[in-house]
Amino acid sequence: MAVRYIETCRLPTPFGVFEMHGFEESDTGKEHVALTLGDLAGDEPMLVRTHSECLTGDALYSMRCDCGYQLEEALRSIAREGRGILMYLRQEGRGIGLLNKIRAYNLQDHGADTVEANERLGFAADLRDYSMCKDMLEHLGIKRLRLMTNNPRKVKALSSYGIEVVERVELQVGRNPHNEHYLDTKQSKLGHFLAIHQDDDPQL
Ligand SMILES: Nc1nc2c(ncn2[C@@H]2O[C@H](COP(=O)(O)OP(=O)(O)OP(=O)(O)O)[C@@H](O)[C@H]2O)c(=O)[nH]1
Ligand SMILES: [Zn+2]
Repeated sequence: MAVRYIETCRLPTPFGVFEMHGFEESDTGKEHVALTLGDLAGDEPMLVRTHSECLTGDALYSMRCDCGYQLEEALRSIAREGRGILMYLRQEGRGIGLLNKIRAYNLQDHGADTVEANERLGFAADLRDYSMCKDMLEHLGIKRLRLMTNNPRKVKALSSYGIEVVERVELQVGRNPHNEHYLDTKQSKLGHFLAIHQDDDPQL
């Protein structure tokens, strides 16, 4: 998805004072942001998080998933290094949107897992496309990075756009009784690098 840069502002947070860069998808008008911290110039690859929107987890403290915990940990890690980028991508519900995610959660309340629920609603398990990251990173002048994720699809997608992912940095936080089954399903059905296989995972 091609995006164009719109504007930048300061964004003070409890973790540090970031700059927020706004982008707009040319075809859909969908809005994405990149939060940056520190000096982006230089060859040393910096920490980058590509975070998909999760209103329930990121803003409403939901414990059904790990999103809110990951968002906080990613910002904290970037602040600790004094340098890095968090791209907040408006792909709610792995691309199905908020209301369909509520439908999917309802099916999960009645026994489906996260993948089955999507499929019962007529969606693929994961509809996300990461091509907006290419333009966003290009705008910021980033060609090499260390990607904070447990999701192999994100690594593959960025690599396919010619971005060099020199390291995958795991981001395992927030496991709790309400999201255990969800995380286990991400591992078994979506191929995420998570707890059980952690030790024999190459870190790319
Ligand atoms: N359809 C659907 N989407 C969900 C469900 N739970 C969480 N999500 C969405 O899944 C996405 C999770 O995005 P990310 O935090 O980028 O996580 P990820 O792709 O699992 O990979 P990581 O980088 O390892 O976190 C968000 O868009 C959430 O809204 C669910 O049960 N069903
Ligand atoms: Zn979530």
